[in-house]
Amino acid sequence: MRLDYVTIFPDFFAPLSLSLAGRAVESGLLEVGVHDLRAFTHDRHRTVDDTPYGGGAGMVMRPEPWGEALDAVLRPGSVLVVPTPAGTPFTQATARELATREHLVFACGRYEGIDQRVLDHAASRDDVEVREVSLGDYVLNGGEVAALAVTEAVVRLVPGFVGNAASLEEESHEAASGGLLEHPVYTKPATWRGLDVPAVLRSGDHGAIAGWRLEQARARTARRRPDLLAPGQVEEWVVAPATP
Ligand SMILES: CN1CCN(Cc2ccc(Cn3ccc4ccc(-c5n[nH]c(N)c5C#N)cc43)cc2)CC1
Repeated sequence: MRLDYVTIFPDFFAPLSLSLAGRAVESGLLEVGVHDLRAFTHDRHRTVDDTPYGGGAGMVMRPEPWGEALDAVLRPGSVLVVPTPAGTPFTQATARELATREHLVFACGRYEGIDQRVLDHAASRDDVEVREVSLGDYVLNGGEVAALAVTEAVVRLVPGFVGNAASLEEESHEAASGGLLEHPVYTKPATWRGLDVPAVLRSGDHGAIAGWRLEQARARTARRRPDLLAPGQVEEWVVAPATP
């Protein structure tokens, strides 16, 4: 898989060489390219923004530099991933879809966003897919943080990337977890600052442990994410004893 990022803040993506993605780059599992949008401007001030047609606050990113940048980076089969507050919610299902693609190009906007014609032009190509995604209902200052989050969610699903693939199965928001949030986890010491690990987890009774974990996952989900459950399930599971 190759990942390309177009941004006015190329240093934002330096951490990619440090994190899990860094090892994947070394192993050849991943190729990464970072492109400074200003390199595709031609005026003395390397201007990337201008005032919005129709008025309104803030500035909009000019189409010309974006057009040249994407012409240079996109290729047949690319998926152009555009983080935006107006995007479709980015979910684990979206991450799984993107993890099957060979080339992701992240268009990291700033200001009030990118001139819509840039996205429309890319979408008019019959060999490129455009995915406008949102991380959630809160406001960021640009697309870079979202691009890093999407990158991590996607790359960890690429076969061979995570050492223990089994650990991916039981995670929250994966089908194998039954759509439940993860249960609480514990490790040594058995007592820490007067707080004990639940005795069942040290019982060696694997059936009881599985039952406890399911009960905890259900209680946690009922309390924190009732939207993931059917109405009847919330009332039934919210009462289960749960860690805070
Ligand atoms: C008057 N109002 C009219 C509506 N605007 C909306 C608006 C427009 C741009 C920006 C800043 N920005 C620029 C590029 C960019 C990409 C992603 C995100 C982003 N934010 N939150 C997510 N989950 C994101 C993701 N993914 C934000 C971005 C912030 C807010 C505000 C002013």
